[in-house]
Amino acid sequence: MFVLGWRHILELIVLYCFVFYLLRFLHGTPLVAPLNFLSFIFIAAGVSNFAGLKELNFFWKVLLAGYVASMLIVFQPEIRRIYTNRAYHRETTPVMSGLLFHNEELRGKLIDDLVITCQTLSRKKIGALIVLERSNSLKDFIQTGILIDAVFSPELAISIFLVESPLHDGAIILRENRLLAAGCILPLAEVVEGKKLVGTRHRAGIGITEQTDALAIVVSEETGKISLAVHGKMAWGIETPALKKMLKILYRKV
Ligand SMILES: Nc1ncnc2c1ncn2[C@@H]1O[C@H](COP(=O)(O)OP(=O)(O)OP(=O)(O)O)[C@@H](O)[C@H]1O
Repeated sequence: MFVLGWRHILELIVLYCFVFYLLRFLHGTPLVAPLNFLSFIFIAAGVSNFAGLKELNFFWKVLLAGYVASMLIVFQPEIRRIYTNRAYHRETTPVMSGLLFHNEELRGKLIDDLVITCQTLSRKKIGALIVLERSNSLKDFIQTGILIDAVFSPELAISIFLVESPLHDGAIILRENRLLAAGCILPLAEVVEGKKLVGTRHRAGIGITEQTDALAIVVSEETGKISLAVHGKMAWGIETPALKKMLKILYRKV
């Protein structure tokens, strides 16, 4: 008969702490869901081992090995980023420290300015990609562009996206009402739900929201349509009143 000894208790505590800190470390990354499933296989393997079900235990072990191997292949880019500390940041941004838009007036003004910017860009069919930082730091993406760190204004943003501007390619990144950088390179979404032919500007807009909790506004150069991405999903072709409403709801502390 199986007797629960202090060694088992110690092992369980160590295992619990390991899983707890691993999940906390990976919180906010796409690796959390597969890791939950991995924990399930792990527990199932443990139970069948204790129950002495050798064949079932073998099955779970094979499944576990196969699942880990496929995770390493499928999530290679995410794992590399975590190891090189490139994307899923724990550092405190103004949003995390509760400072983002402690001033409601500032938030309202920025949202109005963003809507004016998009309206103008859309009317003139100037392509644009505007990323709004929330809890996850976008430091590493900011570093791919040219640092600006100026107060956001429609005039500044529009002049950046004019085709003649050397900074018009890539994204601008905002933190609160400051335009931190322009010409930033973002990760591209590989799969876009419900659409086959999606250009790189829109893919980059979706991509950054898959990997972080940022918001991305895209203005299409081809159609002038405005779209808003959050959590890897895109609201396509929205009118400016809808954009304003969505920003009022989404661009706040998360
Ligand atoms: N990885 C990236 N990060 C940021 N911006 C990018 C990235 N890749 C492409 N872009 C931007 O997208 C532009 C090309 O857009 P493209 O026409 O391929 O996309 P689109 O989604 O069809 O947009 P549009 O409707 O405006 O044509 C580039 O000039 C560049 O500014």
